[in-house]
Amino acid sequence: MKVQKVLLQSDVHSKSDKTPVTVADYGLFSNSTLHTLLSSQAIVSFVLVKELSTEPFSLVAEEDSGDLRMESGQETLHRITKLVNDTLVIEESYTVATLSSEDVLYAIDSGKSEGGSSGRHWVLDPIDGTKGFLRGDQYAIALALLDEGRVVLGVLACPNLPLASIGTNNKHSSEPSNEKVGCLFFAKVGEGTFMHSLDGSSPIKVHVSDIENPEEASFFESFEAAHTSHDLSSAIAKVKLGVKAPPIRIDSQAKYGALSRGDGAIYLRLPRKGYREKIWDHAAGSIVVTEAGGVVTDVAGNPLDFSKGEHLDRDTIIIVTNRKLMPSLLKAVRESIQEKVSPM
Ligand SMILES: Nc1ncnc2c1ncn2[C@@H]1O[C@H](COP(=O)(O)O)[C@@H](OP(=O)(O)O)[C@H]1O
Ligand SMILES: [Mg+2]
Ligand SMILES: [Mg+2]
Ligand SMILES: [Mg+2]
Repeated sequence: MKVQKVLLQSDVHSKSDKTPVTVADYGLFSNSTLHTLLSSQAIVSFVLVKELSTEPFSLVAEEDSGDLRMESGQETLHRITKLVNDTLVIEESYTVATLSSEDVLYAIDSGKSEGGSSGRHWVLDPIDGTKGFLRGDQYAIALALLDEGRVVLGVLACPNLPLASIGTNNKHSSEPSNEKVGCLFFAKVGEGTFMHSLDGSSPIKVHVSDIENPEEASFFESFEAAHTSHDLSSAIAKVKLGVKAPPIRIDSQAKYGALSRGDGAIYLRLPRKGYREKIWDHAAGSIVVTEAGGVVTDVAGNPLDFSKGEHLDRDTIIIVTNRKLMPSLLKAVRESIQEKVSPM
């Protein structure tokens, strides 16, 4: 949050589309982003190892230390080490000793497990929605626990997500947006999904929307058109289902969080051909939604399979909604895909 604030105050955002303006700005942006995601991975990994010292530890995480071990990476490593220590200072129980650069490298590279169908594996996306982070929009820190290939626990921190609904039905765009932001969702298998503010309000139980009529539903999708087909989702939602509201396009698993509390009723992810989704992009989000009463499936109607290592199957379409809307949504997705493949 600190780095994003500095980034946004650095005045390198172009006014109109919130993207960096010059080549030098891109340098600043990608460096700051690298610091943030590696620091986040180091902190979460360090804390997990410390808390779970009595059991075997396996972590599947998105990032690795990469060039940090080389001569050219020393300045970056130094800054990341400082960022990690400055952050851990806030949490008194972890300030026993200052972490060295070696400790930080070790923590980052503890995330090298491949996961799989046996035993327990933690799954971490230290910054999900990197593009959103850069733009000053939505991003998430997503942590899940797999047990025998099944997600049994999920935590989703969404530092920029308003505590109030972001659904199109509840939004009055003319009102100034001085809403409070920063939500944390957590779900444990069989125990429901809870949300509290990042600064620590008491948790409230959340539920997915109970909308039955698709015309009243609003739907989420990726902000980035490279991550999902906006055309296909609009064909499905508007044409097949009669959804009236425009799509809510936001980055990261904040979509799962928002859906779990009923801000919108549908989330569609239609990746381009050949793409294999990573488990850390969906593990935490999926249990947050299912424990809130929702359903997360592929196009065959099966739950996502997190037991095959780092990836889901190639060409996995992800469909998220409540139980009542799922049958008509599945039908609409299948029909639209059919029509796309074999146009009349
Ligand atoms: N071509 C592609 N298709 C689908 N997802 C992609 C993609 N390229 C990258 N992604 C993933 O989409 C994630 C962001 O999802 P969303 O679009 O919902 O914000 C990225 O997570 P990271 O930002 O953690 O790398 C990345 O893993
Ligand atoms: Mg991600
Ligand atoms: Mg990431
Ligand atoms: Mg990434």
